[in-house]
Amino acid sequence: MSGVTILGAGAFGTALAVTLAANGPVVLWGRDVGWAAARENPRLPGVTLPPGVTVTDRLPPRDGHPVLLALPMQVTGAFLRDHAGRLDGRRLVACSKGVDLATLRGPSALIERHCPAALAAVLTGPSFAADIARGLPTALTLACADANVGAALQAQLSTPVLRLYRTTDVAGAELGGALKNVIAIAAGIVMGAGLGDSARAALMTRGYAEMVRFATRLGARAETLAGLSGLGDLVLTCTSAQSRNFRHGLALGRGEPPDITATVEGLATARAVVQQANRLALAGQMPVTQMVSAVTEGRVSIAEAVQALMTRPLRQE
Ligand SMILES: NC(=O)C1=CN([C@@H]2O[C@H](COP(=O)(O)OP(=O)(O)OC[C@H]3O[C@@H](n4cnc5c(N)ncnc54)[C@H](O)[C@@H]3O)[C@@H](O)[C@H]2O)C=CC1
Ligand SMILES: O=C(CO)COP(=O)(O)O
Repeated sequence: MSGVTILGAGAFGTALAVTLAANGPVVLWGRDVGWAAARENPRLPGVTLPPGVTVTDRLPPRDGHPVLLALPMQVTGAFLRDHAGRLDGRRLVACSKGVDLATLRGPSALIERHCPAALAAVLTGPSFAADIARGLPTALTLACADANVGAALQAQLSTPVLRLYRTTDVAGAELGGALKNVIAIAAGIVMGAGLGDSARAALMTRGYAEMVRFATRLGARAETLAGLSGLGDLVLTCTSAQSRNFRHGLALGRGEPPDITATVEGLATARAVVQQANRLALAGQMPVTQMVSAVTEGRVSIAEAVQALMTRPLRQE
């Protein structure tokens, strides 16, 4: 029985705690866990925490267990910086999906920056917290540059209903999870605006081309983008209203106010990716991402974005 610590008691951290309790004791830390006595997190309604999960608002002391970081992307850098003394030198598994707007880096680079002696890994792929928590079968990617550490984490974090595949391509895995959220907002906009299933398929495919273009420029392997953490998660998030990124786009497309309390990682990530694309001289090659950034920041209307995408010079696929 090997234990894990999960930092971040939102929907995803809580869902991971529920499934990982099958393998051993889980400590779930959150900054606001007033719900702990009820054993049900309002962010994951209808799910009762199993007895093997200890919920706390006191950061657990250092031990040999892996630490899963399940915080929103834009607060992860500050959290790592503030708690480096407790986290450095340990196995840290980033579970957030996004690009940090302050540094234009993904979670593994933030770990490297603030906790240079840590062993960084990434857990990502197609999975809604509610599905994992209900024990529905799910397959994810565990990425770690150190193949031996990755294999050990793969074994420790797989459960009878959570099947992990492993890769050493950390950049590919984390960029797939980050970039698909941007495309999911676009897919939601398309569906909300009534532009049709054909338009969504076109957008997902051309969005995927952008994901591969951007990630490979940053050293990712194209085949990683074709796996669970890229294409798999893109398909899930662009086709399900369970996705907060998709729902955000849906509201925009319908002309309704989006839920501004939800964690919608694609918003900041779109801005960060546009900035990074400019630095990488990829500016003209990320049109969907650029339009998501422009529409969500209110710089162009949906109609203008559609026209801009449809009237680009014709090119080879
Ligand atoms: N919900 C899902 O289905 C999945 C989520 N993820 C990823 O997991 C990450 C977290 O998402 P969720 O848990 O869904 O979000 P959530 O919105 O359910 O929860 C976010 C949690 O972070 C806490 N938090 C915010 N700022 C904080 C800070 N400065 N310090 C400490 N805690 C802070 C909040 O109190 C809240 O409990 C995101 O990057 C998301 O993309 C990944 C896969 C599935
Ligand atoms: O990453 C997810 C599914 O794999 C969750 O999607 P949302 O963050 O859009 O809800």
